[in-house]
Amino acid sequence: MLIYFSQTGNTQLLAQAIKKNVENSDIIYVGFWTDKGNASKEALDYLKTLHHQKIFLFGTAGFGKSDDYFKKIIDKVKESIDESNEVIGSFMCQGKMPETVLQRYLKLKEGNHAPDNINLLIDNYYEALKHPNNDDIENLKKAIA
Ligand SMILES: Cc1cc2nc3c(=O)[nH]c(=O)nc-3n(C[C@H](O)[C@H](O)[C@H](O)COP(=O)(O)O)c2cc1C
Repeated sequence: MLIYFSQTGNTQLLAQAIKKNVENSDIIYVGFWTDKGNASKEALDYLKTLHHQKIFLFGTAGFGKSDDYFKKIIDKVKESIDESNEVIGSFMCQGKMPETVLQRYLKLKEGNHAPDNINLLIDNYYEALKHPNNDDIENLKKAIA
């Protein structure tokens, strides 16, 4: 079974790419977008309803480049999963963010209170625009194979 939560289409893109691969599986593939370092509330609410299931988590996040960061998110999501379930695997990649995020960064940069890492944030915004890409999709397919 495949279920996903996607606000702007990134996670949906991943879900559609693996739809055929996960047909008739007894594993529940749960896709989520990242909100405040965790899965979105809707995804967490759904995960909390699961018991005695095999779960594969896949998600997209605006920030990336670090497996550590992705691991932290997955660990956070797991806190909402009952121990009777088994998380058999997980996958995360970056996902583009709305342009309002860039506008916010640019405003911050112009002002007097710009964070030290503002240029990194802006670079990350442009990097995220390229995701999910074909490599991400291939990597997800490998992760579920
Ligand atoms: C309200 C909001 C909060 C977000 N919080 C985070 C966050 O804490 N960490 C992160 O890496 N990305 C964050 N993002 C970026 C999204 O997780 C990212 O763009 C994701 O790919 C969106 O997936 P979707 O297109 O499936 O909705 C946030 C986006 C929004 C709109």
